[in-house]
Amino acid sequence: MELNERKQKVRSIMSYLEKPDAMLEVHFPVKKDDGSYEMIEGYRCIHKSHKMPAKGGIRYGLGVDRDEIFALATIMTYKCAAVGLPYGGSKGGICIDSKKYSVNELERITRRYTIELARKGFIGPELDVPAPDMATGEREMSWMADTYHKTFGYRDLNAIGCVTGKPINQGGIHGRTAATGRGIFNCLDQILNSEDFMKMVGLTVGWKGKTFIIQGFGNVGQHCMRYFCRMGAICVGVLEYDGSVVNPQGLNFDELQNYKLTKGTVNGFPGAQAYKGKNLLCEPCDILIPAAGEKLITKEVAPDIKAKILAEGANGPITPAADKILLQRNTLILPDLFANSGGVTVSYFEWLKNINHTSFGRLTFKYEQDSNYMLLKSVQDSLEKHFGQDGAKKIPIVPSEDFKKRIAGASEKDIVHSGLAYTMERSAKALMTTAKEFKLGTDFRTAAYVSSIEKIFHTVTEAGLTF
Ligand SMILES: NC(=O)C1=CN([C@@H]2O[C@H](COP(=O)(O)OP(=O)(O)OC[C@H]3O[C@@H](n4cnc5c(N)ncnc54)[C@H](OP(=O)(O)O)[C@@H]3O)[C@@H](O)[C@H]2O)C=CC1
Ligand SMILES: O=C(O)CCC(=O)C(=O)O
Repeated sequence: MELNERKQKVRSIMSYLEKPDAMLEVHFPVKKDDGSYEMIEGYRCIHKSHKMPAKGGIRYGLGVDRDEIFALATIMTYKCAAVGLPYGGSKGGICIDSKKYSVNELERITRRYTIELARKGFIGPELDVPAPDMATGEREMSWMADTYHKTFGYRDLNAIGCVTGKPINQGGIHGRTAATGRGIFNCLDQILNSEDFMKMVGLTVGWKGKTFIIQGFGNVGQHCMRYFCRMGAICVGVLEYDGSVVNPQGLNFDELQNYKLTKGTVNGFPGAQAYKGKNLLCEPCDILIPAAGEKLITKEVAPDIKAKILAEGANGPITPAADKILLQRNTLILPDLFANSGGVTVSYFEWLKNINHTSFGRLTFKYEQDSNYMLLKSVQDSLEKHFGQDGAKKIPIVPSEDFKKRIAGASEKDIVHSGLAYTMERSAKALMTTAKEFKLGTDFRTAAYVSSIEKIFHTVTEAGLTF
């Protein structure tokens, strides 16, 4: 292809990526528990459907509007490409403060929103597949799956795959709830063990003794903390919407999680001190994890951030101006489209499970277990043949502790964890290679976009952009 022709093609595909494929705005009434009615505003954006279905979460929050949902759907397109998932990108949301509604009201809102999506072709296992995001979880996904299944999807064998992040009993998969945090751990693990990149930011290799601060102690923040602490890292501070806690010796994960679960806040946690400083984001630590909302790291705070590594648990937590400042200061930022892709990766596994109509490992579990015992017996028999029964007893065949754990074959959880680790490790390695190839230094955001756009470019070029 000639240079001019190539330039023209790149320009067309870039302008194709700029606009959403489809944007839905709905308004519907909901009956409140006191008998009054309230109009509810909801959105769903399919940014790109170059691969089908489109995939992306549903959030509830007062910040939800057309622009926010469009921006988040765009990130989903690049995120799915970054980790090689065969999906387009989408996102949805309802503009409510979920804490102000009863469970019954939330159920009515969620079910009606699902009907609106279905009526307009914005939900379905082959079209567009929502999942949890801020202020939504298994409960909401269960209501959505049930509503779709019992109405529009009642003749569709795959209907249950219309959303992911469902409870296990409703077709969910082991490991989805923790997947985003676990994925952040998997990708950081690769980066922290890269001598080249650690040298670039002036840190030692490995987890042990690394300090970290988390913003947002919800689904993503909590699971990050759990996995990081398990590796010997020390959580010195947690920032929440309504207050922050610190402990230079390290916060205890189980105690903090239990406290938040029972009290609904981290304030007053006995294993920590209340933070009294100016901004906990700017306190000394090695790793900072924004896991709350968008645009919370601004150009005002960026110059004072001391962390050497920032992993975006949240989508879009750093404003472009802050991003520039942090890059100039050589901070290594693991961008959302890569760092928090563990959630959608395990959603993909759940969707595969749903359309396969069986759980991972079910067909092979017993076969694997029997084969492993047969292998041990065969070694024992060979020894007996060679040394005789008494001689063989001197070399008993005893499985190691690690092998013992695996002897019974891989459970669904094992398969999910290993599939997630493989996906994150592969993507991290590709990203480090791209960053080196294009001499991007610590600019992993550009590296991630380069890698995603290349993939989308090839798909769209091969398929053809128009009819
Ligand atoms: N869940 C998932 O699988 C995925 C989530 N993400 C992204 O991760 C981020 C967090 O999502 P998730 O953990 O699911 O959401 P949750 O609703 O479970 O948690 C968000 C947490 O952040 C707190 N919070 C909100 N605003 C602020 C603030 N300004 N400062 C400090 N804390 C704040 C909330 O407190 P409070 O409850 O008091 O409001 C809550 O504890 C979002 O950007 C989301 O898009 C990305 C990929 C997948
Ligand atoms: O699990 C999914 O499908 C999407 C999760 C999500 O919304 C996200 O990664 O931002």
